[in-house]
Amino acid sequence: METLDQNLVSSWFDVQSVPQTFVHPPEKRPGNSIDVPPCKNIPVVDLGSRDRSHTIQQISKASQDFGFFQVFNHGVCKKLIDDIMSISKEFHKMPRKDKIIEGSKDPSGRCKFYTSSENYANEEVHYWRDALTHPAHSSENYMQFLPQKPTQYREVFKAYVDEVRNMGSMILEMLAEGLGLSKEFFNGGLSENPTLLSNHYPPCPDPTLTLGLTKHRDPSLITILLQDSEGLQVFKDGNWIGVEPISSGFVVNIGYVMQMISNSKFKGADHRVVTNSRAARTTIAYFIYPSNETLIEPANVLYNPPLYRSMKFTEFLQHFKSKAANDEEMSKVLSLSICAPNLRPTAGKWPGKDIDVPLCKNIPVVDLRGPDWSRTIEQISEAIQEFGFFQVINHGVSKKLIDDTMNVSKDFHAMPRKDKETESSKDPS
Ligand SMILES: O=C(O)CCC(=O)C(=O)O
Ligand SMILES: [Fe+2]
Repeated sequence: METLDQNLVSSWFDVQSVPQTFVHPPEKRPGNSIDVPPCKNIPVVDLGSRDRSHTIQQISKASQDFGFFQVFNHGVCKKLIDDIMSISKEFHKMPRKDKIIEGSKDPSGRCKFYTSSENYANEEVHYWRDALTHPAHSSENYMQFLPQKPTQYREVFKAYVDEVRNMGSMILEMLAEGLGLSKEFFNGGLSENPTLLSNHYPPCPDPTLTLGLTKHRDPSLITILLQDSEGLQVFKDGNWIGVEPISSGFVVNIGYVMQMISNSKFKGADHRVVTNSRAARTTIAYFIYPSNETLIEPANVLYNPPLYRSMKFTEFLQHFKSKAANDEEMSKVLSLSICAPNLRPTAGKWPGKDIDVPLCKNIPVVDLRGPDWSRTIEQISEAIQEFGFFQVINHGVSKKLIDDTMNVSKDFHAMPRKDKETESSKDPS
């Protein structure tokens, strides 16, 4: 059996041609779109601006239109950005045995070094990348499970995530405000599980055939990405557009979880990574994830009507793992399954809280065999004028027949679906 050691792209990338197992089918490979022009329209936002409400407007609009924006003046110091980038590059340059040892100290497997994707064994085609991932908590307890080589790794990581966490909170506060939610809305469970991912994409002999990462939408609340060079592309209005690196800036993108909570006001953006033949590319992603038990659902004020059903983050992840490759399938399982989409009332027609209105005691109940016939007629006439509705008792339909009819109807609806279909299609007309 092949080992991780042999499979790492960084161990053998120096080949003349792309191995077959990395060649994507024509409809998925990037072809000439490896060189799409970088998009000048993806908003670049000054997070340090004094005009906070303008900043909120900018990032909200970007989250609606693109699901992507870039930030500068974000509070993470330049030295830390340079240090985390250098230490990640050093990590990926180490001998493969060291990378494997350093990436497997966590017995729970949450710190992991892998190649292509976490699902290598089941992939039809592999991706041109190696990756190191681990929780982005800087707690002393967890430090022991992180790489000790390069020697500065733990120290740099800790300082970096402490600052990125602050930036993440600031962005989440602004996104919450932009959605009309309280500033603290995303604090706690919804953002409790940040995770770091250091991606390394070695140079590739033919970037038109392969991908660093396939088209996907992140399963996060938001993702904050540091990139050292071009390669990230966003799918917008049917075209791939490049996200140009800005010096000491971060790319922020909206993930599925934010899309669900914002009831699709903010859209997760599909993106992918292309490779290049010139130089290795390194990126460091900081994913803000909820804790497993946290409930994900459209926030109340945005119910209009709710497009997604509630689910725990663990359930969401299960769907994501089985359906991630197919956005349409994913949308189906996330959307309100209690109401099939074609049965869901349009805005203004859904009952909301009105499912529990008090029963009306005023709709007249008329005794059809009452002692005073003309009074009965009066009652019915009044009911028709006032309500257009009335109920009748003492009507001459026997109790037994009523019960029997109700019971056979219930029995019919309780039958297996196939039987109901067969039984209700005997009339050729
Ligand atoms: O490396 C990049 O540019 C993007 C990485 C990414 O999309 C991911 O890890 O989810
Ligand atoms: Fe991503």
